[in-house]
Amino acid sequence: MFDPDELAAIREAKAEWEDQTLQPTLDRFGERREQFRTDTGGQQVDRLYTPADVADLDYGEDLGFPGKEPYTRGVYTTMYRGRLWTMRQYAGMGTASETNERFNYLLEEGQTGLSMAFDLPTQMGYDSDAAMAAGEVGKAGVAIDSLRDMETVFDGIPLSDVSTSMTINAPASVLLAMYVAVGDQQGVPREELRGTIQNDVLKEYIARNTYIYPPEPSMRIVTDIFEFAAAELPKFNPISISGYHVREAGSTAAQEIAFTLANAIEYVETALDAGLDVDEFAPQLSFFFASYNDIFEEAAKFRAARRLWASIVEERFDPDDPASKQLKFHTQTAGSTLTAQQIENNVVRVAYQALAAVLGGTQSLHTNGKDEALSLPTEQSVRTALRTQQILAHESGAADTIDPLAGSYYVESLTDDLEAEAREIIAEVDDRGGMREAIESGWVQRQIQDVAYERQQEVESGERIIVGVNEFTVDETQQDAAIEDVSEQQQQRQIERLEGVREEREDDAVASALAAVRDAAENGDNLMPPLIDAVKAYATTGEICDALRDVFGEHQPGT
Ligand SMILES: CC(C)(COP(=O)(O)OP(=O)(O)OC[C@H]1O[C@@H](n2cnc3c(N)ncnc32)[C@H](O)[C@@H]1OP(=O)(O)O)[C@@H](O)C(=O)NCCC(=O)NCCSC(=O)CCC(=O)O
Repeated sequence: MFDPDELAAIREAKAEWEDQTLQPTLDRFGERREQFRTDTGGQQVDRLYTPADVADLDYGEDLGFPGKEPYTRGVYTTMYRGRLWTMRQYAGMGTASETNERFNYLLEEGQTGLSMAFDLPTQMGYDSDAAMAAGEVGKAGVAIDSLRDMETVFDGIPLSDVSTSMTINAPASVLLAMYVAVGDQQGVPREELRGTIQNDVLKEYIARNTYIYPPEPSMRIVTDIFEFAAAELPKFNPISISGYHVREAGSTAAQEIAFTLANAIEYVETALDAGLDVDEFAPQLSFFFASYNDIFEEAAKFRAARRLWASIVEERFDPDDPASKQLKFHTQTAGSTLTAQQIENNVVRVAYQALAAVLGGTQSLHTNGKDEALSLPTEQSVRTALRTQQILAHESGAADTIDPLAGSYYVESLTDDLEAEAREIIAEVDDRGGMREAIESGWVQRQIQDVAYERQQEVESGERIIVGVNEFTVDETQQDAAIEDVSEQQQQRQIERLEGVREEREDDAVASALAAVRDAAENGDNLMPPLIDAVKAYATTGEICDALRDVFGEHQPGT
């Protein structure tokens, strides 16, 4: 991008500055640290960046224009000048009616998309009255036992008007079937349904652990969903390939990109092996990343991920449709950076992290409530979290020009470094036989654990400062956070509701619908049509997942 003579002059001037100006200053004052690194410790941070650090940057090839390959500057032509990112707060609590209330509250307060959190039993494919569910019903998310609960969650919310994300993985096909069934009831054409299911089982084996079936049938279910979405739900994203949990497990930013894109490669290859065409489903793939405190590293990470995915799809899958190369992503501010100490500080952390996500061109954003490290967020903290996004959108100016950090010598250099490092990690995954092999051998998990361990050591030694935790502490004998929890009575109410559904429905219809699910699982037919029939007969989440457990078995860790 720079004239070679100009670059030579800059290098020379820098050497002179270092010698005549910098050195005497260093002799007198020194610097705060011997070495500076990015937040994850992955990249070295130099004292000063100049055009010489981005001498190899080719504007057309490496940056280009928004809405054009390699999409470094954003996937949409006008980005936030045309439409702001979707403000999508992750929520779900207790019973379906409480979640319905929270959703309505958020929409009234100006949220622009919905995001459903499910309780652990639902995520593991158990009904609320299962022994495994005891004590967990409605905690950290809503319990969805049957279509009846899903109807209640969306009571008075037309699915034609919102897009909904559902953080559900192993039973994703069942919850998607319920969403489609609610849409059918509301008379919304399937091709108008908008939303995303997480459906990213590979990262469950790496980090999040809500898997049910072994990897092979799990991948088959994912592919069935891709195929069904391509045919019937063209505006629905059938997967949210998630780096968030990889990062929260302690990875570096480069590992977050690499393992996420390596998982994505695995999903695409599996779908191609099943006979799908890349352009049929790749434009609807979506991604999900975390945003941490290091604003520049995070913004660079998002830019690098977009550029890398565009080139991976081009090199490996040779699509005709440029949309197959667009990396669209949701961001959540990093839960693990929230501290139980001085919780007000979390509002500030979340604001910086949200800024980084927007500077990096996110399509959708969740900002954490300040009290999420302690409990379910209260209504007041949820509002402040949403207001953080609204202030960013309407007051900060960050949304008014496209990709404002482009051309920063530092950010471009970081973008390059992160992309190069992620590319190397993906090459290593390839050498190990692909992501499924690399996960099954435990290699991926070990790579992440090593980094997480180092970080913990740094916190314990005080080398890494966490404000309010190992520095700038105050005596907080009294915790003044309002804490919300789910009561025994709420859990009991959910179980009674489930019993009511079991009494009202037609048992024969349920039995034959479950038999059809089993048949499709056994003979390889797409699972989605019989799943939709089963949820419409009010077969429960647990019953359907049990039918699939019968056919597919359960994953045993370490096998
Ligand atoms: C693709 C994304 C990332 C975003 O989808 P959205 O619908 O919000 O946005 P979008 O598709 O980018 O944009 C919506 C529509 O506006 C259009 N559009 C956007 N910007 C535009 C512009 N500048 N000009 C013209 N059109 C534009 C798009 O083309 C699209 O229309 P068309 O469709 O007509 O083209 C999706 O997957 C998503 O919302 N994901 C959310 C995932 C999530 O919330 N996960 C929660 C995980 S929580 C979690 O896991 C917590 C931890 C745990 O529990 O473990």
